[in-house]
Amino acid sequence: MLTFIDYGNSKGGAKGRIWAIDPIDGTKGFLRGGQYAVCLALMVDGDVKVGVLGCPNLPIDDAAPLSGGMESGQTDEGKGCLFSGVLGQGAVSRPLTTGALAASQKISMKAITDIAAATFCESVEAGHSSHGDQAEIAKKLGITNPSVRMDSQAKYASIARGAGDIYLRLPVKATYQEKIWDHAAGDLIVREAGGAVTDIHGKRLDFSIGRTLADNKGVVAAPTGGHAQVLAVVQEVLKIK
Ligand SMILES: Nc1ncnc2c1ncn2[C@@H]1O[C@H](COP(=O)(O)OS(=O)(=O)O)[C@@H](OP(=O)(O)O)[C@H]1O
Ligand SMILES: [Mg+2]
Repeated sequence: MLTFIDYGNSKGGAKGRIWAIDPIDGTKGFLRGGQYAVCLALMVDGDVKVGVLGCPNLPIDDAAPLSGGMESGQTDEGKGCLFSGVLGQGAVSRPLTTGALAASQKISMKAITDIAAATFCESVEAGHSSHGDQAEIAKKLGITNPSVRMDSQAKYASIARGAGDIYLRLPVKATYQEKIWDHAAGDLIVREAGGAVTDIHGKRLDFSIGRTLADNKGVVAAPTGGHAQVLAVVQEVLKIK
């Protein structure tokens, strides 16, 4: 198995079929019994065509309340969800099973009618996304719901199923380049569920450059109808324009 993983030495890029895999995304979440994800994406000529997120600690029910960890007393019953998206064909969720693939159901983001009633998903680690900037953005948008902190691409999956509304990843270090395997599947699943995903400059995430998102900074993921409003406040707080 380890030898097989070591074959994963592609430089990425804009040509050919490339699989991006993150066997355990949100390693710290995995270790602390919170959220983590097994992530897979197929890119063809730099464009993500298929994205899959296995989230063993998310509830099966798309309508279940958003929560960062496993609640005390929670058992394996009722949790474990597999999300997938195919470019142009929408996004679905299905229970994770040990047997045959379970039946899927279509997922979609919640349309934003009142941004002040929205809920943010954010990283647990303040070193991965600035909690201070996030709090200021929430205040300016009039959002009073506490942000739900969870590790891994489970954040993308959660907003895609309408359990949360907005996912921001706000750069802490100017030099950090996001890795394609940390975003490819989630980016497609959110877009196929009716969301818009850009960086803090409003550019689509560009998976065609190599192993990192070298041309992007941060992530702003929100329902299509509310994305421009969220991005404007992100840029105001980060003093981008
Ligand atoms: N400085 C910095 N800035 C941004 N991102 C970073 C940084 N350092 C690491 N990483 C990557 O973050 C991945 C985990 O992302 P999460 O959103 O789960 O972060 S958090 O733990 O919830 O805060 C994590 O993925 P995994 O290693 O698979 O857990 C890292 O690739
Ligand atoms: Mg990762």
